[in-house]
Amino acid sequence: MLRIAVPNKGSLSGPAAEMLHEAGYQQRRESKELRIVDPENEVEFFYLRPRDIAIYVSSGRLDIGITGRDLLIDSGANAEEILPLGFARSTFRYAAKPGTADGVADLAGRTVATSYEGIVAKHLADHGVDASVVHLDGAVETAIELGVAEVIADVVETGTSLRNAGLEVFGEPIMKSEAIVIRRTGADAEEPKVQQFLRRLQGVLVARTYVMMDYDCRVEQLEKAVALTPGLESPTISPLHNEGWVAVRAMVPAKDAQRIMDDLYSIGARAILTTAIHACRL
Ligand SMILES: Nc1ncnc2c1ncn2[C@@H]1O[C@H](COP(=O)(O)OP(=O)(O)OP(=O)(O)O)[C@@H](O)[C@H]1O
Ligand SMILES: O=P(O)(O)OC[C@H]1O[C@H](OP(=O)(O)OP(=O)(O)O)[C@H](O)[C@@H]1O
Ligand SMILES: [Mg+2]
Repeated sequence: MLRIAVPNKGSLSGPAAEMLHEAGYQQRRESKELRIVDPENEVEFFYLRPRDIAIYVSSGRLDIGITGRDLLIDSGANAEEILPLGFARSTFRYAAKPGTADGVADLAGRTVATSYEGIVAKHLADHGVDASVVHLDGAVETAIELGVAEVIADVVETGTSLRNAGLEVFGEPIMKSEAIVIRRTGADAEEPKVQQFLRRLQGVLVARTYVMMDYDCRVEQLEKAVALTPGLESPTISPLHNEGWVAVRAMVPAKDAQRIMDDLYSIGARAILTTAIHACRL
């Protein structure tokens, strides 16, 4: 039975459960459940604090986990990223009252408040900057107003929390994060159950980012049309009853679908349809 750690709270928990559900796995029915077994898929899910997941996975007691890239790096645990999942995207940045600092070099001798001490201490050390780091559990933006620190380092998504606190980011982003799948560093990469789990999640990612496109076009335009819709391997071309015409079928990135439909139309393609992909294995 594959043992998988899933975030039980916070920004990662809802989207992680949704993705697992879309991948065909049973998920807990109420938020107090700590573990569930999905016998049909031979998987056991453990609902854990996002911050603790890398530690459990690095111990080898759980096979894989879903967490944030920033949480993995902050933990310093002996675990590695094996698949990015595309949700809970954020950047990790320094921020302060406008005019306080322009870059990491200005932090020497100052105090930085953060919930991610591991990331900040390493970033300061990598830049040879000697600053103090104060650990806070959350609502870090308030630390400056209350005089606990002059600078914060925190997760930024829309920037609303910083604006509300009258703060501005400065310097280069410290890192970019998103939800990821992790396993113990050096664990068997070929383990079939792990591979099957990853294929299912990849199927969800593809189904979310691609659509299927079908259209008819004249044989003379086929090369141009195929250049617009190269598909993943290569498009399927089928003959039509009308000689001189073919039907083409290919997967295209959902975000480009409208532009591709316009371009196909302008080279003479007709009956252009897109349909959603619900699941797939590549
Ligand atoms: N506003 C946000 N947008 C996107 N990702 C976020 C946001 N806030 C936190 N994260 C991501 O969520 C993970 C942290 O999860 P965690 O549950 O510890 O904190 P949280 O989502 O802020 O929840 P809470 O503070 O309510 O406990 C990190 O990977 C972080 O990058
Ligand atoms: O850029 P934004 O869209 O505002 O998002 C970023 C904020 O979201 C998270 O806070 P959360 O609400 O989880 O509170 P916390 O600081 O107590 O963790 C994070 O810690 C930032 O404060
Ligand atoms: Mg938070």
